[in-house]
This record gives sequence, structure tokens and C-alpha cells, in this order.
Amino acid sequence: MRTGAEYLASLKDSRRVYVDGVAVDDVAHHPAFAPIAQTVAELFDLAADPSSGMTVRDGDRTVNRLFTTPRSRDDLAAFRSAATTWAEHTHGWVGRSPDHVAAFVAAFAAHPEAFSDDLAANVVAYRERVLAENLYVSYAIIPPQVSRATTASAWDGDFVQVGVAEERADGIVVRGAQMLATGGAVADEILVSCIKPLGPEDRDFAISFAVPVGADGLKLLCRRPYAPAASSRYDYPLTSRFDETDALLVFDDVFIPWERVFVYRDIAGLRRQFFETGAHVLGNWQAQIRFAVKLRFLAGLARKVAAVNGVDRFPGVVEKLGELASLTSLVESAVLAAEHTAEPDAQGMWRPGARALYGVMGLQAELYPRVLAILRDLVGGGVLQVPSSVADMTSPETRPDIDRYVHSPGVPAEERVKLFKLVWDAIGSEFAGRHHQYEMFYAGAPFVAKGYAFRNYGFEQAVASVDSFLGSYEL
Ligand SMILES: Cc1cc2nc3c(=O)[nH]c(=O)nc-3n(C[C@H](O)[C@H](O)[C@H](O)COP(=O)(O)OP(=O)(O)OC[C@H]3O[C@@H](n4cnc5c(N)ncnc54)[C@H](O)[C@@H]3O)c2cc1C
Repeated sequence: MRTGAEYLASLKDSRRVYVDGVAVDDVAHHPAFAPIAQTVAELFDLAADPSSGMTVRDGDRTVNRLFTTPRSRDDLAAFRSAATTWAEHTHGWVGRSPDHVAAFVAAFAAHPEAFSDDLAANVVAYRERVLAENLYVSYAIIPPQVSRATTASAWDGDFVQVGVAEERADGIVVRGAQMLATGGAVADEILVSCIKPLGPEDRDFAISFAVPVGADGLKLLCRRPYAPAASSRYDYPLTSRFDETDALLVFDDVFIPWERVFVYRDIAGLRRQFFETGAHVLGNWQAQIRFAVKLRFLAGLARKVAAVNGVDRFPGVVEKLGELASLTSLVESAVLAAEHTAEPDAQGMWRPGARALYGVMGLQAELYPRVLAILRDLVGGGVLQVPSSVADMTSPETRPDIDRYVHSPGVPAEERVKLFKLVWDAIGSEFAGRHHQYEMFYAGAPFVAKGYAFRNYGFEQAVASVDSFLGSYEL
């Protein structure tokens, strides 16, 4: 099993990751990326530790359970348990830990029939590499946000969305950009594809391939990183560890050998890749397992804050905490319901139940902001009645005042400030704002997520119920 140290050492390669107009020399040691790289290294160490229960025998080797294909209900339960272990390490604050895209790749490879005859073996071989080498694969599957009124073939300029610029005997040359790869800067590889529906004129953009982050011609243009501004772990406990980074991918004629190409100029093939393989349902089940862990953390924060402020017995506050408990248990329950309603598909992969999974995903864009709103309501101005930084906590000029005025019954200043700074990093910092956007959009815009819920609910049963009732009485 790959260790965290091996992962960190592998990041020193030819990758071109840009911040403030300059290519970063060594992401593992750059203030923007070192913290998240360290967190990912911890995840690899955790998986490699036999006591974590995350490994499974695969023939004569031991592999990470999260990189395997669930072949039974027990496998799904073990997958959930392992995904929970990883998510709990970050308390759900890392959305694109390596298990997310690994689940997509495992489902792809379990369904070679969903790929064209000449490319199916590539998918199977790639999944074997991901499993054997414990690769951290990120993905970029959304076209740049140029205009959503049309698709790429109607945009001004050639190859704004990444597409095939040249076909060669040994592979393809791709050119253009793809919208966003969370974690891409510290990943090993990126899966590049397009999940948005394309039109008949878009065949050049109907591709799927895996590319090493250090590939010649690939550039990652990162949004402003938040970690460097996190003055200390005490002041920004989440930002200082879990800032995953998001990057626009730019392909300046990147050569992709055929063995890394999974879908080629095949619009229907893209849909089969994501949906017929069950990849979308399995990968998004992992995402909900992670989301449930994060909501539990936020519910715990609210409960603690209410107790510290001495308001937790007020009926109005109990009601708010009750709503948080309801919202959290809704997601926890949907994770279990999807597992409970799972069924094997024709290839023997156990798919979490789509009705339960997409049902809760369809609500996420409202549910997460509601959780934040309740937490904001409960903390009041306490998140701003905190010293500017740890320096105030050690300065003899300020510390006595903080001790005297910023405490609660049984909770000394140092503990109270620590708690409220954590809450601010969860609801109010730039990191928190990005998380708000992430939870609303990571699985597609809200209308897209609700579309999945609509298509997978099984309205036939609901309509039949109404028809049967209507048929039971006459004029
Ligand atoms: C923090 C963050 C991290 C991300 N990480 C990744 C990643 O790792 N990999 C990846 O591939 N992608 C990632 N994404 C991108 C994400 O997949 C997209 O944001 C998502 O698919 C929505 O697309 P969009 O942002 O272009 O929104 P748009 O499609 O432009 O939609 C924006 C809004 O416009 C309106 N709208 C647009 N079209 C319609 C329509 N047809 N009908 C009705 N209303 C419409 C809706 O109000 C919609 O919410 C990330 C996004 C965020 C915010």
C-alpha cells in the first residue's frame, strides 16, 4: 500500500500549477498546497494502516477497499465504513478525496460493454493501475462557463472546451480548457471528460481520457488559494488543513496515448460511461457518505455553541437544534437507504439505490445553506467577538482582557475563542464561502441535481397510486 511519504515525494514532477501568474516549483512545499497535500498523505497512511479496516485482500495482494468494485451487499457496507473512516479524518471538509473519482473508475472498468470495443480494454487497464498504485485521480468533467445557451461547437474561437485537435497513430492531441478540477494541483492524474449533454456538432469534445498532472502542455490555473492567508491553525483550523484548491485546466496541445483514451468522439458513449456503468450513482454515494460526516460535524458545532452560550435549554433553540438533527439524519438515512435498496447489475456490481441517493442530492443546494443559516443564527456575534489572531492570546497587553471578558461558565477564554474561530471557518471565512458553493454545485447545478431526482424517483408508482384511488369512486 502506498504511504503518505511516497505520495508526497511523487508530487515533485513536471506539473505546471499557476498561482499569481507564476508556476509553482514544488507543490508539496508551497504554502498554498502543502497543507492539503499533507492531509491527502495522512489519508494514504490511514488506508495503509491495517488497524483502520480500510484494506481488503484482492488475490495475493492487499488493496484499498475504496478503490475496488462492490460485488455484494457486504462489500457496499465495507465501502461505506471505509469511506466514513476517510471522511471522518477530515470531518467531511475534503470533497474530492481520492475515493471519489476512484469509485467512478472502478464502475467504468466493471462495465467494459459500455465502452467501444477498441477502447474498453483501456478502461480496465487504467482501473488496474489506479488500484495497484493507489493513484489519486481528480476529475474535470464540465466545460468552461462561456455560455450555457449553446454548447462548445457554437462558441467563438476553436477549442475553448478541450477537444481533439489531432488524431495520430499512437494517440490524440487535445487542446482547450475544462472548467474546474478540485484537488487537481495535488493529484496524480486527472480524468477529463464531459458530463454535460452535447449536440451532434460537438463530436470533437465528446472524449474521455486520463492525463498525468505533469503531462507536457497541461497547465492548471488555480483560483486564489486560502491556506496561505490562514495565519495559524488556531485562527483558521479548517482553512489551514483542508483547502483543496480548484483549478481551470488548460491543454496546450497535450498528447494523450491511445491507452489513456476511454471515449473518443462519441456523444452517446459519454452518457453510457457515466450512467450505464453505474459510476455516477456509486461516486455520488461516496459523496453523500462524506456529506453526512460533514453535517454531523456542523450539528455538533451548533450543539456545542448553544451549550457554551447557555441557550441550549431555550425552547426556540431546541427547535433549531432539532431542525439541524432532522436535516443531518435525513442525509445519514439516505446513505443507508441507498445501501439497503442496492441491487446487483448485469455485471455483478452492486449499485446503491438511485431513488434514495438522488432524492437527497436533489435537496442539497437548499439543505446545506439552511444548515449554515441555523448555525449563523445560533452563534450570533460570538464569531466576531474573537481576538484578531493568536498574537492577542499571547500578548500581555490583550490577554488579561480576553480572559476577563471572552469566556463562558466553565469555558475559559482560550477554549471559547478556539470554538468560535472554528465556527467562523465553517460559516464565514473565504474557505467557508467556497464550501457553500461547493456543496451547491459539485454534482451539477441545482436544476441538474433535481433532474436526477425527477428521473430516478419512479413516478410511475406515485401516479399509479393516484390512478388507483381515482378509479375507486364514480360520479
Ligand atoms: C467549489 C467547486 C468545485 C468544483 N469542483 C469540480 C471538480 O472537481 N470537477 C468538475 O468537473 N467540476 C467541478 N465543479 C464544477 C461543477 O461541476 C459545476 O459548477 C456544475 O456542474 C455546474 O455548472 P456551472 O457552474 O457551469 O453552472 P451553470 O451550468 O452555468 O449554471 C449556473 C446557473 O445558471 C442557471 N442555469 C444554467 N443552465 C440552466 C438551464 N438549462 N435551466 C435552468 N437554469 C439554468 C441555474 O440557475 C444554474 O444554477 C466545481 C464547482 C464548484 C463550485
